[in-house]
Amino acid sequence: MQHLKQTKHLRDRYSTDQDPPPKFSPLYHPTDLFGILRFDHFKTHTMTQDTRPPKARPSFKRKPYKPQSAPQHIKASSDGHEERMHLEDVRVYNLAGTTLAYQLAMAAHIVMAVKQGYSMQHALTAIDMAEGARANVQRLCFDAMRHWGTTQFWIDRAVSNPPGPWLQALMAVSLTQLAFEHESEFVLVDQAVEAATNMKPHAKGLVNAILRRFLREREQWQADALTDEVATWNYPRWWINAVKQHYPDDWQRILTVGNSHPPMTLRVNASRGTAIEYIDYIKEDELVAHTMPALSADTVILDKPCNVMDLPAFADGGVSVQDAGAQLAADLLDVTNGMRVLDACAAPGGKTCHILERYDVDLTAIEKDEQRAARIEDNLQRLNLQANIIVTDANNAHQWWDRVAFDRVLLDAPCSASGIVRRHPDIRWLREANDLDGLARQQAQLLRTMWKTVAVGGRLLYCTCSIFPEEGEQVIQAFLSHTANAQRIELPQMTALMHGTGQLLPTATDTLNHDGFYYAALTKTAD
Ligand SMILES: C[S@@+](CC[C@H](N)C(=O)[O-])C[C@H]1O[C@@H](n2cnc3c(N)ncnc32)[C@H](O)[C@@H]1O
Repeated sequence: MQHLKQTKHLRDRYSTDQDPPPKFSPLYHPTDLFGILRFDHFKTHTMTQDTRPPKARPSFKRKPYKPQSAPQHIKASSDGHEERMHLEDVRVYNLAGTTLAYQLAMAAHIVMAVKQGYSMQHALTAIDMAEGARANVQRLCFDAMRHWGTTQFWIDRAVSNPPGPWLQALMAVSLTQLAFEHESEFVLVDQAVEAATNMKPHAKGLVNAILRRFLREREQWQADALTDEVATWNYPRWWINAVKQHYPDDWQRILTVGNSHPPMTLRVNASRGTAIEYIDYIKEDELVAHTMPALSADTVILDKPCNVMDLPAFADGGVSVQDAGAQLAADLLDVTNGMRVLDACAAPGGKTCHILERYDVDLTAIEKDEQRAARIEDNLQRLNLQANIIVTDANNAHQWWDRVAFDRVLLDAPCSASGIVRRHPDIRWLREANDLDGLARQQAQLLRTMWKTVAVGGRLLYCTCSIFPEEGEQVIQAFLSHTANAQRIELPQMTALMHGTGQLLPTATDTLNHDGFYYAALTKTAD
């Protein structure tokens, strides 16, 4: 009885009954791991007023959604002029959105966009498609990225004249399903040929021939793929070599975790209840979940992922979607109420919101990308949290900083995102080896600038979602070697989790399931 009462009480706290119907933010998409719905009332957070003169702060203004600028590194075709896709113009005509043919055709467009350098998340959001098709198109694309090395190897060998990019993408998406996802062979081949007939009628025979040949020679094709490292591991060669070099004993495990399907990991809003209470609460919805106390007290992992929209208490901000490794930041920053906190690279606001859910602090969130910054605001509004959002390059401290030092600074620096490939399987195909040098320079620059804003005795937490030491330990070692007033703080919470200093490698066991991150905490010993 007591238990029921408690559950009822908790359900009331999580209830959406009296709330207005949730409204999608223009920037939100259910596939966005950090996106949450806008919601109007939750709790009131008392914040210290920002006393800076308004002129000193670049204004923050919401803008309607427009696609990001086109990627920098479009690969040229043989004649040197690959036509860049206009994602807004992509359509699949003459096929119903409910058919697999439509979904394969659409997935091929998205895979082709990734080949041109667009992030898959961006392509999925920017391309207009039949709403009912979206979930399956997304699944087809994610699967294709996880097997891209293998399918490219097969296509290169089987087709003497390289097919155009859309056809190649259609073959890759279809071969992935035939080889790895156990789609009905008859339906798959039929629908792939239908998609080709609709988009590139001259090539329907080729698509039919390649897929049927795979079915006849499957064992041989699979054995052949094992002779090639890229086809076996499904990462670019430079990436495989880098992981081998840095983690000679763990490289196969790391690459395997990166190819696995990630769990649906939640962050329970600490101001609303505990992780245990939430697990109890969702039993009524027949959802089973477990905690992950080694990472964060707020972490809950669902045994089976569900549609984010069906997640109890998601709409009214009782829970958010965030990897367990990312949730460590709020602990490692060592915040207490009343502090002045800076989140220097804040969008989409996952860590900002986690800090504010737990602590009553004066938080400044800086983000240089205006479109991404709008998502911080969306998340804060929905959770009824407050922060001072400044849209600017954090390196321009002379413009945005009022010279009042921060007790805590979180620098979640832009990085290769090599630690989160299981959630974004396109990342490996978008990065190039020499990206790491440029990223390390940006990280060092941001670290130097942010260091100026830390109070004496205060703490800066540096983190990246990378597994490459060039973006983690090497950045910190170089900084410590020429910064006399910086001292490293031990992170006992990390001791059992780390590989080397500060490196959290991606792991997928029952008791530890998280992405790859790097964390280092520094304190300022003198001005
Ligand atoms: C790793 S993401 C931050 C994720 C965020 N902390 C969270 O937990 O949701 C890095 C962010 O830094 C932003 N960024 C990169 N360089 C920046 C700069 N110089 N100044 C401000 N923001 C920057 C990027 O646009 C990106 O949104």
